[in-house]
Amino acid sequence: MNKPIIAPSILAADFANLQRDIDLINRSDAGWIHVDIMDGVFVPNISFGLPIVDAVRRLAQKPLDVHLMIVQPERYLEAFARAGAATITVHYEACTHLHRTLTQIRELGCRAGVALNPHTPVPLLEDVLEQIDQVLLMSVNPGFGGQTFIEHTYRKIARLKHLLTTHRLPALIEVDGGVGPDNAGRLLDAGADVLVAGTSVFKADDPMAAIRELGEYPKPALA
Ligand SMILES: O=C(CO)[C@H](O)[C@H](O)COP(=O)(O)O
Repeated sequence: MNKPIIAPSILAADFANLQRDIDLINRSDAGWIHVDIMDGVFVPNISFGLPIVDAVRRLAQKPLDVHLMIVQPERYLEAFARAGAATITVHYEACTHLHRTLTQIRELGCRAGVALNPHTPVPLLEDVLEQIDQVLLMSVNPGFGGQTFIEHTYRKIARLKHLLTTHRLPALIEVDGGVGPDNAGRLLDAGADVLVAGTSVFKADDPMAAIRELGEYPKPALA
């Protein structure tokens, strides 16, 4: 059985105690630290920028999974790579030249991710799947933590899993938004490999236990 990768989203952390919350993730079963960058244009919210990513990198003992919810992300790839991103995920909806952008991310030594908004169909990725290390399926409309999970995400995971299996490609499937103990098992059964969780971790009475429990759902080993 493969264990899923749990990626706590620091969007829901206490920014007045960021060092404490990063340290908590360091000591937990989390595989990655999910870092949400919002520009107030692509999404109707602003989170934080490069200096915070650089600070998180200096505190973190786990890879930074950077999710760019920004327009023209290609302008900032080098800066986020330098700030310590292990993965850079850009939005399909924000990229005019997605193939080029993904190639640039890999050339910078990072894993290349593509995020799809809830309304964006999975098959649109078919011609760039070989350039992708992970696909992030948004299971809420991006911009805010604490939203309600959108149910049709299960179908999108299954569709993506089928596409990847058909093409024999190893990209990971990541799900982000409204993820918690009530849906983690079903998401993993559907084919998810990485679970991003903000509210269900940081608003839990015991965030360490919340991370551990999300990661305890067994899923079938890859064929
Ligand atoms: O990308 C995001 C919002 O756009 C967040 O990562 C996502 O919403 C996770 O937060 P929560 O678990 O609270 O839903």
